[in-house]
Amino acid sequence: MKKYDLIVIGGGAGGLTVAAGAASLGGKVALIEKEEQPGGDCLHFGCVPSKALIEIANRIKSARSLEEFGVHVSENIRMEAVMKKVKEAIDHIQVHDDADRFRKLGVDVYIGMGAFQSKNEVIINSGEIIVGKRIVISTGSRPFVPSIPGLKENGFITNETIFSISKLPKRLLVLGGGPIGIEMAQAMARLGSDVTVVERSDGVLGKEDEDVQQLMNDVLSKEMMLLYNANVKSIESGPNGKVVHLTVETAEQEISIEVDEILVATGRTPNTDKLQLNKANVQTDDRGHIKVNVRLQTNIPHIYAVGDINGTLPFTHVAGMEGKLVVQNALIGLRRKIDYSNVPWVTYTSPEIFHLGLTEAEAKEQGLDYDAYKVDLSEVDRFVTDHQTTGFVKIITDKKGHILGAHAIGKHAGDWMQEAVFSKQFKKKLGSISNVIHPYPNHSAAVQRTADAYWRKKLFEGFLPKVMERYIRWFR
Ligand SMILES: Cc1cc2nc3c(=O)[nH]c(=O)nc-3n(C[C@H](O)[C@H](O)[C@H](O)COP(=O)(O)OP(=O)(O)OC[C@H]3O[C@@H](n4cnc5c(N)ncnc54)[C@H](O)[C@@H]3O)c2cc1C
Ligand SMILES: NC(=O)c1ccc[n+]([C@@H]2O[C@H](COP(=O)([O-])OP(=O)(O)OC[C@H]3O[C@@H](n4cnc5c(N)ncnc54)[C@H](O)[C@@H]3O)[C@@H](O)[C@H]2O)c1
Repeated sequence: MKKYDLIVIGGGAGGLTVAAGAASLGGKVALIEKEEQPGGDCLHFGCVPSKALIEIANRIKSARSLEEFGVHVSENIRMEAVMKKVKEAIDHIQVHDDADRFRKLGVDVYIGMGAFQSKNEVIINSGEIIVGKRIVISTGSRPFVPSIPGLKENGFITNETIFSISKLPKRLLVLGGGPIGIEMAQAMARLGSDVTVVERSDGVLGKEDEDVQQLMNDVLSKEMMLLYNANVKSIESGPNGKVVHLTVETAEQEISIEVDEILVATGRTPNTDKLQLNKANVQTDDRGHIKVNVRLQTNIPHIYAVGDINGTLPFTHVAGMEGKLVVQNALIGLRRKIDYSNVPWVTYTSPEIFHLGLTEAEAKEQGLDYDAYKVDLSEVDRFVTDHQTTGFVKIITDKKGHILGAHAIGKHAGDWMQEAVFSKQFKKKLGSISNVIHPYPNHSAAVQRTADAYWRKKLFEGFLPKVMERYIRWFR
């Protein structure tokens, strides 16, 4: 049996970070991946294809908006060409995650399904057994499919199949108004589908600040039908498509919608079921996520879990950050603790949504003494010249000006709000951004404007104005 310092089960964002990091430090590393090629959900069915599709959809929408300048665009979208372009992005990035690249880094790559045989042994495809001093589980998650009568029988798509469709569904029902549902709903609507989003709660993007949710509701409802507090009862086959029967709190009667395709985006389920965790006594929570401590160790100290599988924050950059920490703890023996307090995320709708730290509701719930500063993008010149003034920046600080939360909606907000992450992470006060020189007229001036709002409040409220008034009188 081959012996390793570290065995990694699952070659996605988390697992690849661990494998590359551990091998570059000289560890003897094995990586087990069940698919032909590593890369995981993000590369094959997640971030990469979704962002590529969103970009094409946005370009098509922009092109269609050029009518007023005399530019006319055909209504017919060649979906095969769209998906070919999406695939090009995957193939380009695949090179970086390629099994052979990892072999060159010194990692033994096993293509097959990994499962525990004991606390230190992992069996691949029910055959070869390898031994690891430390083991990292990074097997990710897959779509959660609710058990709705008629759903399976009548067929549906998920993020695992949407990027291989060859025909644009004329009428699409998106089940679930989380980030996956909303990013895809908007992209498909912009490509030309007639989209209905069915969300069981009272709004889309439930993890966002309330102001963000409200504005996104307004933006999205111009492009698609949004049904809230909605509950799909059953699905059946109709003469011209799939008929979805549902109840909506506001309507007294059950309503039925006929569509050509259903995209299920109702959350995720962790890939723990095939791991034979019982053979290593690794514990999971009631949803199947692997329980970890702040050092990302499971209840079995030499077994770690990173990425979607631990259910903390299901993002690629979090899986990467956790992977780096595990390399230090598992291979070098450090005892680093994970800190999620400065993790931002971005929802790639149009306009983009940026999220960092506490929402205003969370600050209230925690009983914090906070201030909120909000600047509308119509006050920022670059958004005016871009004709893209829908959006705002909202920054929540403690009374000393330290950032507790930062939220934005706006064109490319995910890029220009990075300044807020830097400030929060390095404990700079919001006011300090005011003194950073921003080239005119850039988008991140929106953050500077919000910092200016902080100073305005400081200068015009409290004791400072009185002191200044006296000083100026004396100086005269
Ligand atoms: C549509 C969509 C869009 C997204 N967009 C973004 C985004 O824009 N930004 C962002 O930060 N996040 C995004 N995410 C989330 C992101 O994709 C995940 O958080 C990330 O992929 C998690 O990485 P991971 O390493 O935990 O899992 P994965 O990347 O899924 O990797 C797990 C790997 O383990 C393998 N595996 C599973 N079981 C076994 C086994 N028993 N043996 C061997 N191998 C196994 C799988 O084949 C897979 O390769 C998106 C997700 C989706 C679905
Ligand atoms: N841009 C990004 O970073 C990005 C993009 C996509 C996904 N992701 C990650 O993937 C994770 C999963 O995304 P998701 O959108 O699948 O999950 P989610 O859990 O965030 O959202 C699922 C939504 O579906 C609704 N829902 C659940 N069951 C339902 C039902 N039967 N009928 C109607 N609505 C139902 C929920 O109320 C919720 O609003 C996210 O939390 C995020 O971390 C990130």
